Amino acid sequence: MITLQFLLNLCSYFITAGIVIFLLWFLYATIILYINYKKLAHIPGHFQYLFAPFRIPLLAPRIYLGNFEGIEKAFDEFSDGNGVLRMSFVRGNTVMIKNKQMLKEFFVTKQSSFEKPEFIYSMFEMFGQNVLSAPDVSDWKRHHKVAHPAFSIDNLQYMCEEAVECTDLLVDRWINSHSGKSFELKDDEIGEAMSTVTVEVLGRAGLKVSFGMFDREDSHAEEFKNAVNLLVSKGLLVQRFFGKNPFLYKWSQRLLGVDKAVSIVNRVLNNSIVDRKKELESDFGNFSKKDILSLLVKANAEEKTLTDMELKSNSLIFLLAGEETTSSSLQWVLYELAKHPEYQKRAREEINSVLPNKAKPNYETVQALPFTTGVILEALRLHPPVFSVAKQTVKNVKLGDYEIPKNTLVTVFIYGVNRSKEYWKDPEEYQPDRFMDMELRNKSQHDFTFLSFSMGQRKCIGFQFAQLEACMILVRLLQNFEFTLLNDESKEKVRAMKNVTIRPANLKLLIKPTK
Ligand code: HEM
Repeated sequence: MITLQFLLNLCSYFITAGIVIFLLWFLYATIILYINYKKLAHIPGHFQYLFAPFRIPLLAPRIYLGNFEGIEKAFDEFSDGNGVLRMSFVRGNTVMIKNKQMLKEFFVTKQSSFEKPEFIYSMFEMFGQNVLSAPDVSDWKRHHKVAHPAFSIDNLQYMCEEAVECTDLLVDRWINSHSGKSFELKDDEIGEAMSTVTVEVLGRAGLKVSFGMFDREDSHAEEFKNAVNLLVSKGLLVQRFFGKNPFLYKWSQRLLGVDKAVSIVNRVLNNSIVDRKKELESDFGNFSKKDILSLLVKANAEEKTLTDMELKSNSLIFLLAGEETTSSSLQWVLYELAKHPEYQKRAREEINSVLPNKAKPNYETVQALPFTTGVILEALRLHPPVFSVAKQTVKNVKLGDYEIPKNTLVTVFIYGVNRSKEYWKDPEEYQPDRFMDMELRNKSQHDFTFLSFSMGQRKCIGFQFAQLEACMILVRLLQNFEFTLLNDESKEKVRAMKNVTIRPANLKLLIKPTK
């Protein structure tokens, strides 16, 4: 018979075994951390045992660093003020940089010493290699050669028209469903609205497919949007953590519904590629479609630089890389404009003077909207949707004054650079006027102080696409609505929440139609 004494003994065995296992792990982790630290002891920094999900007083930052804000604090606390921070983990070292000279070497003069690490970027390879994931220059050049023409002026002009049309569908939806009266939107609803527009724009300007995102009856559209969102939220993680293990990969995909999402997206992309190829064969000379996929298929037709699978992988990556990022940026723009009504008024006045009576904007109009463009750039500076980019050293390299050995992860801390006191006056403040200074605006594109789209050869291929798209959508929204912040930020602060990108959480807006 099981006695109480027996149960107590069993418990104490388990507790003792747990303590012994923990101590052994702790010893192992300490030795490994020390070995890692010794490799880079010449770089100021700190060490961290674990990635705990929340801050534990005293133990943080040894077992918790937090996200970008925690990294910023670690820079203040552990670096020597030179914009370089070593972080030693059990799995290896990461060198975080935000020093201008080092950034220049990383992105330009010593870029051949770095490659994109497979363990991070393989998560973007659901259908194989693409321009984002290609690790080295030779692979990347192959993808880039085909992808680059897809972001030509032709495509950008076409995209601007589509972005205006898609936003008008959102405007109609908002006006009709609230009978032309003011209404409130919060958090997920704002994210949902922005991602509906950006997916539809990418569908049309990217694949020449209307997903019918604004057609409530169209279940295929909803299905496709949900599939893309699932790939972003769960598919990338499954790919990253289980991609190399066929058994776990298959079961985790099944468990989280990722397999279904992949097959829906696969079907849409396959059909689009077949359609574009047929059109190209029947009408090569007059191939007039200006969407990204048509231009990809065309660029690939002569030399067959990419396989069909790689064409598909690139099309998917444009959807994944372009949707969340632009949608998050727009949410931040709306937040900042609602928080600063004076800037919202100025942007609307500028828009109304260039485009009276709610005339539609286009590719050319943007030049005449410097303040509105500044509003977007300043939101991108303060709230970069991608807060860091990482590469691995493929040989020993010297960055600034520091020797960095082969196989070290070097991470550019975009968030910290964009908010650096050294490069920006009042860096924590939202001041769109700073981008009215054309010299500063142009300089920031090259001088490693504004890194929201990264820099160098691997800079975001869609950076113009994204800025123009955001501008078209914002112009249409400001022509039709006024946005007021409903959060009392002393009690319910709008927080930066990290998912794949950083977006505002807890945001509440009052949206009032303009006359
Ligand atoms: C506000 C919107 C956007 C932001 C903030 C943004 C940011 C970035 C960043 C930081 C990178 C570098 C990533 C890395 O090296 O790991 C990147 C790369 C990339 N982005 Fe964007 N992006 C945006 C919109 C777009 C759009 C609209 C597209 C396409 C339609 C796009 C396609 C890509 C691609 C293909 C790459 C890889 C480029 C290469 O490695 O050559 N992005 N983006």
